[in-house]
Amino acid sequence: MKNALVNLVNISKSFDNQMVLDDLNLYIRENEFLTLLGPSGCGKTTTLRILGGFETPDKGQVIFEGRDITNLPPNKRNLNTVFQKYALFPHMTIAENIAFGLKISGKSKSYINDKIKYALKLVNLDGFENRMPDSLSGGQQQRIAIARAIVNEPKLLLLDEPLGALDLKLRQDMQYELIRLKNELGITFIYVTHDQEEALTMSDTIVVMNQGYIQQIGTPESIYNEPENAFVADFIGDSNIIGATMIRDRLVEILGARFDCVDTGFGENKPVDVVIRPEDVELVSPEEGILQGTLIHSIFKGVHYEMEVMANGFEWLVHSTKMVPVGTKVGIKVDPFNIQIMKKPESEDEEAIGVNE
Ligand SMILES: Nc1ncnc2c1ncn2[C@@H]1O[C@H](COP(=O)(O)OP(=O)(O)OP(=O)(O)O)[C@@H](O)[C@H]1O
Repeated sequence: MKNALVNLVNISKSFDNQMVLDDLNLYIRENEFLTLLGPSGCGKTTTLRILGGFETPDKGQVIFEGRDITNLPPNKRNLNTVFQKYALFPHMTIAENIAFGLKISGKSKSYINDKIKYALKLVNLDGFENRMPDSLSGGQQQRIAIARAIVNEPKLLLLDEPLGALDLKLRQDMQYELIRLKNELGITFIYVTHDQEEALTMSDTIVVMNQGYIQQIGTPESIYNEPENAFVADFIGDSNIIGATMIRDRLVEILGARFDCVDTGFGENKPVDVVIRPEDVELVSPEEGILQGTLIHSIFKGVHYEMEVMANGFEWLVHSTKMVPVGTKVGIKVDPFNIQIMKKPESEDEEAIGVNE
């Protein structure tokens, strides 16, 4: 694949006869921030560990800059890994922690000192050289772990839920720092998380995984706005996922009412699933609505109200900046561009398999 820094080719991996990854293919471009996103147990960490050399696949190859590195140990790969737990050496100072890998590779003292200064500056912790790890906050320790990884100038940085142990505010600050670092350093980041908001914030490319299969690969915008199946739609953000019938091109029947849409090519009178994001549901007067319903629940969330509207037997999730009292009769309208049509999976198996390209 052109411009690919890493290719995972037909990777399969089982543990105790349980298939964890099944014929996974993925390419990662140079200077890309790629996130593996999915629920617990879907195989994200196993994929990362295979990339890092901590796990060997049963089948398939890891190609790095055109070279097969499937059987190379981690320290022979031009990459570094940062795990969720900070894993700093507790008896070493911050400077010694950062210097560890460089000392092993025999770098000179002045080179190492320069690198320590440079790395501490990059992670906004100038002057921390002589501190001990246990005198640092969780967020600071994780920054040191990142500093320790980047002084080795890897081509690829693997990050396994590195912000998972931090509280929300710190996590958000660190997300911006990681994006800045990636842009400054020009290295490729592969990031594992089960937090969809984190993935949407940070990534150039998101790989949504479920049960060992890739469900969809795309930019945050395309994954959010054009989910390819109900799993992706449900996993990424809140959504209304409703069984519907495609009457013909650009016309879909949802809960007995006909909505204009923009999708074509699903055939006539075919069962489909539609996804409508809560912020795309317009509440209007009952006469103006395509569907009529009653507001049954509303809570204020700061920027918007999170509401539920019961209409034709379905509880619609609605985000609106307008206050509407509970019990109000409302109409529902949706802009045709905001109705996303998805092919209905024919079986449970197909639902799990998705688009592993
Ligand atoms: N060394 C191992 N031995 C046995 N089973 C394993 C091993 N490593 C992973 N597994 C199993 O493989 C499956 C996938 O695990 P993996 O850690 O890749 O998932 P994950 O998507 O990263 O989940 P999480 O977000 O919880 O870390 C899980 O069912 C896990 O129990």
